Amino acid sequence: MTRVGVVTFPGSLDDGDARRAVRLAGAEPVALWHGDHDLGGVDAVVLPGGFSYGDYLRCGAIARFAPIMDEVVAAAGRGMPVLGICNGFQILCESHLLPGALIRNDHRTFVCRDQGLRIENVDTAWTRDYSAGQEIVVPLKNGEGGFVGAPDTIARLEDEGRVVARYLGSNPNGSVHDIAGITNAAGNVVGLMPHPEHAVEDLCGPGADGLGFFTSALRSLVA
Ligand SMILES: NC(=O)CC[C@H](N)C(=O)O
Repeated sequence: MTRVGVVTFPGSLDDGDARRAVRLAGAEPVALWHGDHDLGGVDAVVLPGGFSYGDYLRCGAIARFAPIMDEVVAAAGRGMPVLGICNGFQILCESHLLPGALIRNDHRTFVCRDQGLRIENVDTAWTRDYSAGQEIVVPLKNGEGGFVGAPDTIARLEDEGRVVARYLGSNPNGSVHDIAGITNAAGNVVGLMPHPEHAVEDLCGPGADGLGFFTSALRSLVA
């Protein structure tokens, strides 16, 4: 069975839901700890949401130096699928696995709401099970969710089709070009500000629109 590691940092909040999403997608969730020096032989890694190290300095700025991140960076370089959700996205940017940065929401308050997204790139390890242009709704909850980058960085992301998802409706945090998620050039590393792991069952929340991220990874590993 495919094994997907979910890293817990001090202050992680959504690691339990991420493991649950992995299980509902049909894989075996493996709990990994920030101080681990190996990935335990997993096939893919999720960096979950939360408040790693209390969001001190900047969100993700300290987690980036956790021992396990050396292993995550090395595995991502070998093509392992890595998904960073919200605080995980912040950690991926701080680790330079993804370009740009997440800064304080433009309205300066924490936002928590169900959020419409358009999936723009279905050629990544985490979005294969969606169709291009598909609109989904998943929860969004962050204080530092504004995606920014140097003009040439943003232009390169757009030119190379590396924007994975965009916000629909009013922009919730000031992200440039309504960017909600991006991928690296190889398509194995994806960062997403909204939370698909909270939308994996029809009985809860806005529905099961988020499950596709987790089933996509399984298909990528089998393909
Ligand atoms: N839900 C989250 O992962 C929040 C991330 C981070 N703590 C922020 O407020 O932006």
